[in-house]
Amino acid sequence: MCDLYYTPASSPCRVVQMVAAALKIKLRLKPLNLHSKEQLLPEFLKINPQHTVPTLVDNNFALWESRSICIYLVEKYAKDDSLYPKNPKQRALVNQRLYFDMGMLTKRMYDFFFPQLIQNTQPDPQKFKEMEEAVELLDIFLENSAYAAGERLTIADFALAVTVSVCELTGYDLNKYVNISRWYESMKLELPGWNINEEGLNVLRQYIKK
Ligand SMILES: N[C@@H](CCC(=O)N[C@@H](CS)C(=O)NCC(=O)O)C(=O)O
Repeated sequence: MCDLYYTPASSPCRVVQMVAAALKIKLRLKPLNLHSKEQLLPEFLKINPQHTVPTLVDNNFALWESRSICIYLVEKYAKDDSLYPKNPKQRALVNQRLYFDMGMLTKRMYDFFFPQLIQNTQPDPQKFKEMEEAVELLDIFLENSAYAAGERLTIADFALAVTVSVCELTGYDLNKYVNISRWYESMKLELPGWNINEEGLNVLRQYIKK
């Protein structure tokens, strides 16, 4: 059984938990309290010097970065390649969406929202524009396909749907994006482990209220 160091409010942790649920992989959950800086304890730094969650440990093999953990789980444990297709073009598209999620959508969303949530600053119009640009791109990606990377459910859907759920939680109006709205509503019904995401969002909601 794999260990997963995690915290419920963390969106990348929930992506890994949901992909594991889809693959019917049992994870031994190891909660880390980031507020009390448990991720900086020497025992954890030995496992992951970058001190981030999620961190997976599979028989002494430690791996972090949620998207690479999802790829590893599919490649090592899935009965087929449907969530991360072996076909080079299909796989390339999944990779592109994952990099877009990490490097652009999630980054710009956090750059806009986090200062407001954590430091109580006023919304920065430039950062809002940059986040909107990323959301608009996702809407374009979804224009002609049922899923985030083509016509089948892949790990890109898990990653992007969790990111979009955090956008929604922070009050961003997604209704004007017809393609995102259509896809996101179907993801809420289709993604295995969506309840895990909802539980985590509830924890995050409590932080936002504070
Ligand atoms: N790109 C990483 C992000 C990981 C990350 O930054 N996790 C945060 C929680 S959401 C964390 O562990 N923060 C504690 C720290 O960096 O010390 C992933 O997708 O796994």
